[in-house]
Amino acid sequence: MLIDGHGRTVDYLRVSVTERCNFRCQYCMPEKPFSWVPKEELLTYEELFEFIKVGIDEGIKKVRITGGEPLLREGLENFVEMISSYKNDIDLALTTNGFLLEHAAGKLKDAGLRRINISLDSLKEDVAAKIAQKNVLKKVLKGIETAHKVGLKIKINCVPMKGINDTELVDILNFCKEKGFPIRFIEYMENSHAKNTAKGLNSEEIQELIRKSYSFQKQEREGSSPSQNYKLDDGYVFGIIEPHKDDFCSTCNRIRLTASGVLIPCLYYEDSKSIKEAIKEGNIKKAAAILKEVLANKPEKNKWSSEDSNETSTRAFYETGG
Ligand SMILES: Nc1nc2c(ncn2[C@@H]2O[C@H](COP(=O)(O)OP(=O)(O)OP(=O)(O)O)[C@@H](O)[C@H]2O)c(=O)[nH]1
Ligand SMILES: C[S@@+](CC[C@H](N)C(=O)[O-])C[C@H]1O[C@@H](n2cnc3c(N)ncnc32)[C@H](O)[C@@H]1O
Ligand code: SF4
Ligand code: SF4
Repeated sequence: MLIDGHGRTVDYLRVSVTERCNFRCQYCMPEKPFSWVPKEELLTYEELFEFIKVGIDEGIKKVRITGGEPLLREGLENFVEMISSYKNDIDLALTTNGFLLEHAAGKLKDAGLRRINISLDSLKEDVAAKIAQKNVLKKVLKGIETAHKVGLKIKINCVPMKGINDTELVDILNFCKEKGFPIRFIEYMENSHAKNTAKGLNSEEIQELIRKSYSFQKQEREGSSPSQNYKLDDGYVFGIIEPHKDDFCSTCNRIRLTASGVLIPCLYYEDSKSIKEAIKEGNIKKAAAILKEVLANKPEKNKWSSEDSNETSTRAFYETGG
């Protein structure tokens, strides 16, 4: 079992397979970064898998593949297959913007993927295009539809932004409710890579907008999920991911691995340690020791929740995978 320096059990590994993306979301990567990590510096799928095996052997029960946009990296289904066939009861999931999903969903399902979380920030073509800085909506909706058809379990993520998509939160919730997909609204996490005019809605503001159409009850916090859930009177449950709340991090169970082999203990901070050399040397003991050292030093909580409402992370979401 993996326990961090604050006594929290860590059983969830998020693996980013690329920092590259085909969208330029205002809250994440509004401009193409000055440079990408060169392809030759990335760990191969086989090398990432070597580390995932170390994690699973030490107590990881849930692996999420993310990015950048993970579907941009060729052969993702082979990577999914490696992980799912190593331990078939692993909770294996993917987070994607959905743009390339129509043609990938079937292959991913066949390879052993079970769950998929898809970003959907608007149901209006022009608003979606404004957020992603690309005409994306039709292809994303097609991707969602296909993933549903092939039997992947779907959750939708939406980042409410002031003056951009805040008028359609109930429409997006209704869309998800009709399809039977849980939705989580995510509070925008201020970071220096996002557009500096980007302003998110906080949990109270999101609830206020939904309350205009529905009454709902706050639910007991479930395990280590970052989502605070709310139940509508008809039983449909939606979530809000509230990183600006002080208690958000107390049940943190996760650690992140980037495509270039960097282990990141917390989404907010720059602290990290590379396992690349250990994996390239085939030194599994050393990789396991680095994992434990990183966990021993895992921060207690982020700074978005501090009194100072101007706290901004310098970590790029597209690098850590969110
Ligand atoms: N601050 C913070 N935000 C997180 C953390 N984990 C997830 N989030 C936010 O929630 C978003 C959605 O996460 P997903 O990639 O869908 O994964 P998940 O919420 O763990 O998904 P489930 O396994 O379905 O519960 C992330 O991109 C982040 O914006 C975390 O540890 N800290
Ligand atoms: C970094 S993306 C990677 C996977 C994929 N490209 C996608 O968009 O789903 C993972 C998640 O991070 C969220 N995200 C990115 N930047 C964020 C920010 N500044 N605040 C809150 N969530 C953010 C996105 O909404 C998405 O749900
Ligand atoms: S949120 Fe996802 S889709 Fe949007 S820019 Fe970031 S990585 Fe790309
Ligand atoms: S902000 Fe850091 S400590 Fe808090 S839940 Fe996320 S990764 Fe864990």
